[in-house]
Amino acid sequence: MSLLKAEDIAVHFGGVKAVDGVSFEVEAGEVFAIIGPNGAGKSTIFNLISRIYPLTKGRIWFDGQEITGLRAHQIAPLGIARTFQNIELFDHSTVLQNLLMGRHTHRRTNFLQDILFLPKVRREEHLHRHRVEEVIEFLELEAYRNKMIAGLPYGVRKVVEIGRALALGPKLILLDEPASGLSVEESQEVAFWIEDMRREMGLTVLMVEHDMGLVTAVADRVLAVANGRPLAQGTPAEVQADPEVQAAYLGTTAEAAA
Ligand SMILES: Nc1ncnc2c1ncn2[C@@H]1O[C@H](COP(=O)(O)OP(=O)(O)OP(=O)(O)O)[C@@H](O)[C@H]1O
Repeated sequence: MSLLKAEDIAVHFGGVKAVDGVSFEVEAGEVFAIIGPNGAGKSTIFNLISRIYPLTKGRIWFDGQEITGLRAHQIAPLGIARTFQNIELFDHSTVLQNLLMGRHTHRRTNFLQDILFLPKVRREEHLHRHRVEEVIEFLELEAYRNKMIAGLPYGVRKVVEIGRALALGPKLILLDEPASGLSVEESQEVAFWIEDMRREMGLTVLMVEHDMGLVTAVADRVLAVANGRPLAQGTPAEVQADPEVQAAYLGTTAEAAA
C-alpha cells in the first residue's frame, strides 16, 4: 500500500482549472517529484494535499486513511510537513525558536500546566529540544542556532525552513521548490540532504522542483503536469524523454504542435 495516494484530484477557481484530473501514488521511502512549467498547478497540488484548498473532485489517502474531508490543521499531526515556495518563517525570531515552533503541533500540555511549569511540561520541553537539536545537527545549522532569521542569507533561510518541517518528525515531507534561488553548490547540498532524509530518517519525500539536475539526482519517479493536467509519469529519464513533456517546456503542448 502506498503512503500517499491522490485519485483524480481537481480544483477549479471559477473558469481556471488549476488542477484537473491528476492521479499519483507515492510509496513509503520514495522520493517523488512533480515537475511542470510555471502555472502548471504544482503548488496547487501541494495545497490540495495540505487541505488548504477544497477539492472540486477526487480523493486523497495518507497512510491508509482518507484525508479528503480533513481540515488543514489536521494534516500536520498525521505526519505530513511542508515547506513553501516563498519561505514562511518568523523573521524576528531565532533559528532555534523557529524550529521549536515546528514542534508546536505535538504540544500535549495545556496553558495552566505550562505556566506552572509542571514536570510533564518540563519533560515535553526536553523532548522538543532534543528533536530540534537533532535537526540542527543534521542540517549543520549549529553556527546559526541563535541568529535572527531576518539577518540570514537566503540559502540558510531555505535550509531552516526544511528544518522546521523536519522538526515536526513527519513521515512525509512536501518540499516546494527546495532549490529555487540557490547556487549550484547549495542545490547540490539540498540533494545530499534529501538523500539523507530518506536514508537516515526513513522519510518519504514529495517535491515540486524546476531544477531538473536536482530532480534527476534524487527522484525515483516523476510526475509531469501542464495546465493542471498530467502529462507523463515514470523515472526522471522516461519523463524527460516524453514528447509531450518536451513540448510543454517549449511553451506549447504536443496537440497544439501537431
Ligand atoms: N487561490 C487561487 N485562486 C485562483 N487561481 C489560482 C489560485 N491558486 C492557483 N491558481 C491558479 O492556478 C494555476 C496553477 O498555479 P500554481 O501556483 O499551482 O502553479 P505552479 O505549477 O506551482 O507554478 P510555479 O512553477 O510558477 O510556482 C495558475 O493559473 C494560478 O493562477
